Amino acid sequence: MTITPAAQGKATACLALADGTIFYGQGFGATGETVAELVFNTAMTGYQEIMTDPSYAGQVVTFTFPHIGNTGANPEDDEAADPVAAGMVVKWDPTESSNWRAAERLTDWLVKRGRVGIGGVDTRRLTRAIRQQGAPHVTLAHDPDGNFDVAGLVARARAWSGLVGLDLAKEVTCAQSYRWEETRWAWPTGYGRREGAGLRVVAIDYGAKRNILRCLASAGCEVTVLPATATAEDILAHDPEGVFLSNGPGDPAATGVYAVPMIQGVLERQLPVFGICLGHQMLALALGAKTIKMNHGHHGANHPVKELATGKVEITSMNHGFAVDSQTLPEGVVETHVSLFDGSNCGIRIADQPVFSVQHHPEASPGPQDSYYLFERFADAMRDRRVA
Ligand SMILES: NC(=O)CC[C@H](N)C(=O)O
Repeated sequence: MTITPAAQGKATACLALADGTIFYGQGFGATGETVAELVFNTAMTGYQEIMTDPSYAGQVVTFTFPHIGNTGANPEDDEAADPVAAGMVVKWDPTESSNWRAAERLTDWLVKRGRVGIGGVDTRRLTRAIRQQGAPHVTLAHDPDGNFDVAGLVARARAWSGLVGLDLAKEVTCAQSYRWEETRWAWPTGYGRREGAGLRVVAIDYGAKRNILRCLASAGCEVTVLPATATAEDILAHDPEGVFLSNGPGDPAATGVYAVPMIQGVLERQLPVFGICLGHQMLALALGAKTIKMNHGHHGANHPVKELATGKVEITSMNHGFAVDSQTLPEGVVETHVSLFDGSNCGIRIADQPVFSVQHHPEASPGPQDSYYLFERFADAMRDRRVA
């Protein structure tokens, strides 16, 4: 079923921006209201992975792809136990699912997980507004009776202090350590588990996507996951051959308060370190660089990134609203990757050590698989140390 934008009188959902702009539409998913930052994601597939990516905590996602819901939802594609994105904004009402993997309708899946959605929104107009003004604070409300106190919705969006300064990693991290065993169900040609004993890796969970852990396991790692607040001593007690720093939500500077001393402690041991997204930002902060809030961030599955050493361009999956300021990289830290959209930093490494990180998502989920080589690079760095 397709729907047209709802007039105020018929609306069952309302999206109120802090600047007073109001979008009416049809509500779906859970009823209620949520206050969050609004971002747009341009991926054409993978809405379930996007909604369950813990890095979206505190954010409502506008999907620029208009047909959302047609593949339903299934138990395998969750990137975390629950959706962590606060809500979704789509152009059309979610369609009936039509896919052999669908176990339930997206709408029912959202109801069970307590997430609100609004359909019938002019997402092109909304996306243009986000690009121009930056990611706004919004209140998204779903009420089947259509009773909206619009002034109240706007006031609550305005009153919200936003993501800057918020440490959300501690909200979405695991409660205790665990072993991760599952591998990827498919691995791009030319990659795969190598022979020999597994590489002992400690992965710090700032809100880790499951497919990252699968990729590490598929590259030959025996992964022990530790909570975000683990100290260097906690990590070293596992006698790791390498340390992985995961993606995660919120302001890197806020999470850095406890992550930076831990990483500095790990770096003293000269262990291979690999970070993705928030993990990249944590490593940069630990090395003395600074992070900045972007205007509207990068959220999609078609972002070109150049590896400076080779000149090769990777098409990547992205989801970040903060970035490492490459002007602040200290001596001895090399910029390895840049975004070809806006030149922002997408990767660093320590010049003479196997310590590196990237802003984009080599595990994709959803997105292209061009950057998987980074998992192999991390595994190779650990294997090289065994041989040396
Ligand atoms: N995907 C991530 O790890 C996001 C990192 C950070 N929260 C940002 O928005 O930039």
